[in-house]
Amino acid sequence: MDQVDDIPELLDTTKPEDAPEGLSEPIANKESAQSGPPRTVPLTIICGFLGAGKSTLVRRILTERHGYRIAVIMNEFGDTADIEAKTINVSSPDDPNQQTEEFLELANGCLCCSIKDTGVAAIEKLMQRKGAFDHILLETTGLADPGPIASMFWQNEEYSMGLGREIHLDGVVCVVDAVFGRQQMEEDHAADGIGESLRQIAAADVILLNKVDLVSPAEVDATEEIIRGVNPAASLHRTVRGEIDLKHIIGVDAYASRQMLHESRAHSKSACDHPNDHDHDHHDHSHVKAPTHYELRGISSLQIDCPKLTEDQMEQLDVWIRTVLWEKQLPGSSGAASSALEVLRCKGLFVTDIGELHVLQGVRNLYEISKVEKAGEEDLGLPDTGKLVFIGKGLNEHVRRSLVEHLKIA
Ligand SMILES: Nc1nc2c(ncn2[C@@H]2O[C@H](COP(=O)(O)OP(=O)(O)OP(=O)(O)O)[C@@H](O)[C@H]2O)c(=O)[nH]1
Repeated sequence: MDQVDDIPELLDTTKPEDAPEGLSEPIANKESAQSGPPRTVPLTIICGFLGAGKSTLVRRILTERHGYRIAVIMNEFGDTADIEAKTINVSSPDDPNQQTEEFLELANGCLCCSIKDTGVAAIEKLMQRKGAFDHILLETTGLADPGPIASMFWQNEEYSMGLGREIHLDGVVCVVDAVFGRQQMEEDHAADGIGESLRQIAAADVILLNKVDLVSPAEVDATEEIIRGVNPAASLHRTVRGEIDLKHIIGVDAYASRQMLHESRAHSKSACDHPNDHDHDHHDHSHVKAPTHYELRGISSLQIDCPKLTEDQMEQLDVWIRTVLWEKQLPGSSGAASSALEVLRCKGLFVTDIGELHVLQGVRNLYEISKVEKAGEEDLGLPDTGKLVFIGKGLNEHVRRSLVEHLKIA
């Protein structure tokens, strides 16, 4: 079968009647309840160190009955041959001049697509099957830096005129190896300063610290501390063989403004309610206190608390961020302090003196500051102070001082 026309009907995609109770609501059901224009399909990027457990996670998603209809784009099917599936399209696999796509229709309603070319071409092909899935997972290779991929799918004008009309970036999930992750991070290096394993962590919205069954709780804690230092803004879960409720990695809407508020509340949790159960602990470990400034092998992170801001200060904040991200300059600082500056990811939450809440999201030099609208009667429960998190290069005390002086905050 080598023609697109030959593709058989895909599976019925509603949640299986015998799906176990207690599963989080599949995306399809959530969306069908909403009226209005058709929504774009969310896309999640899965990255992670070589051998960390990406394929294991993906294999679970493709085989378990979870009620979600997910299209998974893998670099190669590899050892997924054991997956109960029907191949629905193979195009010239023996001809190296032709790109090869292969689609597998899985028993649980998911769709699997193998790529050997760039992700975008595969996604364009995949979108021809629109309606057969509610979510796209893009698995990257172990050495890939997800940053450029994420920025392509987020806020890219050229892209937004094409594929961006149909899909949007939901989040970046990074799988970290609990056995070798710490060593990989500590030994990571690259000619341009930041190695790939640290870039992957920097770009992540959700981090799975996997294989925690193979190391001592103390080792897991030590690795977690480093991850938290590098990326204080991501949610972190400990996993064994990628076992995690999919609601933590799918449909997280990491780039939406309200989500940032929820994350901020989760991060302010200070206590752990199961201190002795760290072996098979799958919950969010964002309570591990992150340092305000952290440096490791060329990468740095910086957290700055912000008091309530006036309208003028909000405008100045926009000017400051634009100058830092677009011109790579620190307002009010010498060129020397600015020269090493590179922001890979930034997130922020700001409270104004008239009770508004604004959220900053940034990937590399792209950013957006948006006001969080109240949804219905829900009380936003405004935090007292705001926070800004930067991850990248050269993020040190000069950066903090520049912002504080520019906004005239104490
Ligand atoms: N004990 C244990 N083994 C695991 C766990 N997760 C994955 N593995 C094993 O670790 C090995 C590597 O897992 P993969 O899922 O292939 O890792 P990957 O990230 O896809 O690897 P690459 O594609 O090479 O980057 C496999 O043998 C898995 O069975 C875990 O939580 N615990």
